[in-house]
Amino acid sequence: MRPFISKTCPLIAKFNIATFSTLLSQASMTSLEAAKRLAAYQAVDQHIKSGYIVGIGSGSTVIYAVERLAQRVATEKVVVSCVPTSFQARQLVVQNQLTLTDLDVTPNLDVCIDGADEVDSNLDLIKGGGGCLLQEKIVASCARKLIIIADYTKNSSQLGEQYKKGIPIEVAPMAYFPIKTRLEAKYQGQFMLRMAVNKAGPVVTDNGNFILDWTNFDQTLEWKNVNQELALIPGVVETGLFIQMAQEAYFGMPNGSVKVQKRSAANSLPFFSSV
Ligand SMILES: O=C[C@H](O)[C@H](O)[C@H](O)COP(=O)(O)O
Repeated sequence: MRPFISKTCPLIAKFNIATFSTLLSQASMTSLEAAKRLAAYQAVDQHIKSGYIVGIGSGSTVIYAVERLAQRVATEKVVVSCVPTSFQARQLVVQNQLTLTDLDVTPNLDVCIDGADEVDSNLDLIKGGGGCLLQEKIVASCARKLIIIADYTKNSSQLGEQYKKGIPIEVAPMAYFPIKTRLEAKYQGQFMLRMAVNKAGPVVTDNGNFILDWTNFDQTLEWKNVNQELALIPGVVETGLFIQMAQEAYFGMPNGSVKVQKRSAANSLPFFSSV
């Protein structure tokens, strides 16, 4: 198909070429990527205002949130400063020429926008599929609001229903084996040391730690208690269980709509408390 190009009106020509390339890029996107982008764009439009300090989460969905934020900075002259949650997030902020800050300079964030591996009906989350859980949880705990962006495959009624890669637990390297042994004696399931791809040995996080992925767990566990139990084990640095932290989740749906799930105020932990 040849795009219509007007010789008499350069504006029409420009519009048609721009519209055509947008349509082309949307058509070539998978429905999953389109769903991530829908959710990210809507969340950024609804939750980020000029003057905000914004936590930038990690993962593939957050790429679209940063893309939208950069568009708003360019077109609406929105002024924001961004606190990244990983090396990847920092790169995204820098590459999109957004203002970079950190928790030393700006410890109180207005909002944190992040992805998730699974979201249950209480808005409790599994995070850390990309290994970035520790800094994500720290940054989210400094924000007034944690807003989750995801595609429709992340929307579950209970944790473990759809996401089968397990609950990540970040551990100090010297402690991984005793922790694994102890947890396998206590809980149903396996605690697998996450191995690197294209590198011999385990995945090493941005913080120099290892990750145990807890698979085949009992989905009916009381996650708030489990999270507290895990956090008390010497050598456990952080878990990928984000309990009572997220206020809203935006799910991009296959039909092009966005489903918004909200937490009631009664079911929220106080600011700066994540366990
Ligand atoms: O460690 C990774 C983070 O917790 C991500 O936010 C999570 O894995 C979701 O990533 P994605 O948006 O790529 O599904």
